[in-house]
Amino acid sequence: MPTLFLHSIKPSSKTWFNRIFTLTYTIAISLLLFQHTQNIINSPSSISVALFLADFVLTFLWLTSQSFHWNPIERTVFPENLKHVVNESEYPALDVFICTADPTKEPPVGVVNTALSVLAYEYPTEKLSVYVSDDGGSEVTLYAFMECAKFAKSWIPYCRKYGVVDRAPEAYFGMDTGSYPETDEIKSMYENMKSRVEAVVERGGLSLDQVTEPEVRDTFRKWTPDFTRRHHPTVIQILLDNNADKDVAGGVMPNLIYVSREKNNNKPHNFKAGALNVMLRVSGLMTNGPIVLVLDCDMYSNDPETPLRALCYFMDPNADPKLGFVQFPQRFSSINKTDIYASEFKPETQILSLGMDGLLGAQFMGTGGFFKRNVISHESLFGVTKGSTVQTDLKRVLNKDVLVSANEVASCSYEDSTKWGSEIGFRYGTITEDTYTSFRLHCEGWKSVLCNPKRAAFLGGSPSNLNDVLTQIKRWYMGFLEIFFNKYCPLIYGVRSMNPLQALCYTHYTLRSFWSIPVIIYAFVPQLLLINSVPIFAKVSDNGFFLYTFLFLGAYGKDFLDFVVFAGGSTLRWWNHQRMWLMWGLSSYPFALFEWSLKSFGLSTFGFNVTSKVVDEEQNIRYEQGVFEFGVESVLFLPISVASVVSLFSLVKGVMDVVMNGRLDEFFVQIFISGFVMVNSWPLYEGMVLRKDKGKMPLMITLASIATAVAICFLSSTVF
Ligand SMILES: O=c1ccn([C@@H]2O[C@H](COP(=O)(O)OP(=O)(O)O[C@H]3O[C@H](CO)[C@@H](O)[C@H](O)[C@H]3O)[C@@H](O)[C@H]2O)c(=O)[nH]1
Ligand SMILES: [Mn+2]
Repeated sequence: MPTLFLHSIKPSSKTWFNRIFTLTYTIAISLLLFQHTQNIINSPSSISVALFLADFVLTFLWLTSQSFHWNPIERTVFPENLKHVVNESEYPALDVFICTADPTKEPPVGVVNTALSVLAYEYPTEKLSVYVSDDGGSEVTLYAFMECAKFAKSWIPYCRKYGVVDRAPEAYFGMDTGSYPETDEIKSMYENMKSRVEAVVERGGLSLDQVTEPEVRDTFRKWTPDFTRRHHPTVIQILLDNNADKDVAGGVMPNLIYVSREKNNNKPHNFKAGALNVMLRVSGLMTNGPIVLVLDCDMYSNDPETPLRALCYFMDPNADPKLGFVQFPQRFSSINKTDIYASEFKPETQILSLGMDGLLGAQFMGTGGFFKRNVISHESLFGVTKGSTVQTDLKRVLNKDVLVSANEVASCSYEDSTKWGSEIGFRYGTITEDTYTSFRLHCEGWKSVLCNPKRAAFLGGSPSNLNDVLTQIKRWYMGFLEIFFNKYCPLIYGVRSMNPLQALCYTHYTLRSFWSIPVIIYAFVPQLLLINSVPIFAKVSDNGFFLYTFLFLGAYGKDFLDFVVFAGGSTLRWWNHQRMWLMWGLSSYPFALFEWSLKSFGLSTFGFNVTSKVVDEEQNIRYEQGVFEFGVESVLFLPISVASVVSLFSLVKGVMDVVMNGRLDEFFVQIFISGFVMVNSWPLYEGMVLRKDKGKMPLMITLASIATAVAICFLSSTVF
């Protein structure tokens, strides 16, 4: 019998091109930095220092980012071979964790859809368990999951019988899927369930007589009047039990378990990482699947065979014993055609991740990661710390004793003086627990794999207004700073503990908020000097001009090649991505640095601001049309709109200088930069003056921006 491969790996065809580019570009940058140094020595001024600083930060972040481009690889899996290599009876049990945190921002119907899509996985049902972690401590979410459990009994056999691929009902019924004898009936069951859940959501609670099962009524009694989201006892409810529940066709059902861990006002709960660690322990007691899959509540399965793809790595007889997790890149379902907010995160999820995969492996992206349980939670340690025996019997009855222990391990004080969060489980100390956890695992010598099938394994939602987008990015980059300025700094500790190139990848990500320095300098300094008729760059006729042109075109050209030519993105999406980079650079990044500094000086604390998954119909129509959504008076908009106004002023002034004094040669670069910012600012001008709809820039922000821009321009004339 010929050897059947479960997966293959090949170096990316662009490796050599990348390396040659890196070397050439490095030479050009060195020349530039040399020029800057000479300038500072020959004519020291705040301007020459600022320009040096901007290019120095750009250089540092560019250099660290080259580690992503050094050895990118491409992998393929052959799930069709799996059954010939491993007997289905040997498949490991799979525990899926779905995190939700707030029923008002994360509609329970959406969470239920995610759960249904994985409950219906093409995987031996008796080996599948789904745990819902509800950090919102919401009876509405529990109610939604009772409904989910009932509906699943019809949904799972239906999907299996007809080989449905889209197993999230909302996605399935939202498209033209053809029709089978049961389709109409199932559809109306789904619609009814959805409206019952939505009615309860609307009312913000339910009355006990909506619940018929006596056992579940007892659970709901836990929601006493002093039960709040931040202070409440543990609630665990087994909604589907593999040993007892049968679907409408008589088949076994997967386990479905609702868990809302104990919360106490006076105890840090460590956000999502804390929730996931509770899930690791509760599931460890109940089903103890050797493989765990982590999902965000909005990341539904888009391919029922995804676990088999992950098994192609885990079950490979020649698998690397150090393999810790398999990551499926985040992909998104509701992005508009040109992706105006760059929500696809194409560079991170589809370009840079291939580069890390060629080193030690992709980073964990918070969702879509299949972990080996013993790698993430060190079972032996778990047993040792609390003396509880971890059982490996998969067919365990979910009995009363197990429930008592489960309540114990979900309590706030359980982790006191244990290594949970520091050495075991998902790691604490940052709000971007995903990157940090994989960084620590890579430091410990574990490896990971990126599984990037053509058809997305999971699809999630993304924010559909600019304020949410900027806030989300700000949160990530605050979390990244927490990772960098920490005992396990990627640049100091990381470089010593793992492949240094991989550590530089983490360094790059965690320091990206410093991009705000060059972006802010280039968005204001050349413009303000143009307004004051001070040339600061090489003349078009100088040699230095050629260097600037090469660096600019090289950077943008390489980015374009990676995004459009190699990764198959559209030109408009590429353009919008570079535009968002400027906006992040003016807003999310500096605010991340600022708020992180406040926190470091003990002046404030920050939490995990959950991204809203609620779809506002009116807003959505504008989003679909590719129109920017401002709408709220957010200070995050201010630096962007101020920059857009300053560039407008400076361009006008620059053109006047050219027309009246013929100074094109010396002002060309500054005029070009102002023009470039203006072209990128088009949505802002529209939002500030041309639009009348609800999503336009609020008048307050517009006026404040214009006033600030005017003030800055006047001030600059006193300085220069
Ligand atoms: O205290 C908390 C806060 C959040 N969550 C859950 O965490 C997930 C991610 O939250 P979301 O608001 O959607 O944040 P995003 O910025 O979209 O999340 C990205 O970034 C996070 C790290 O900042 C990762 O955890 C996520 O997986 C990744 O998708 C959601 O399912 C939440 O319900 C909790 O369970 N408990
Ligand atoms: Mn999210």
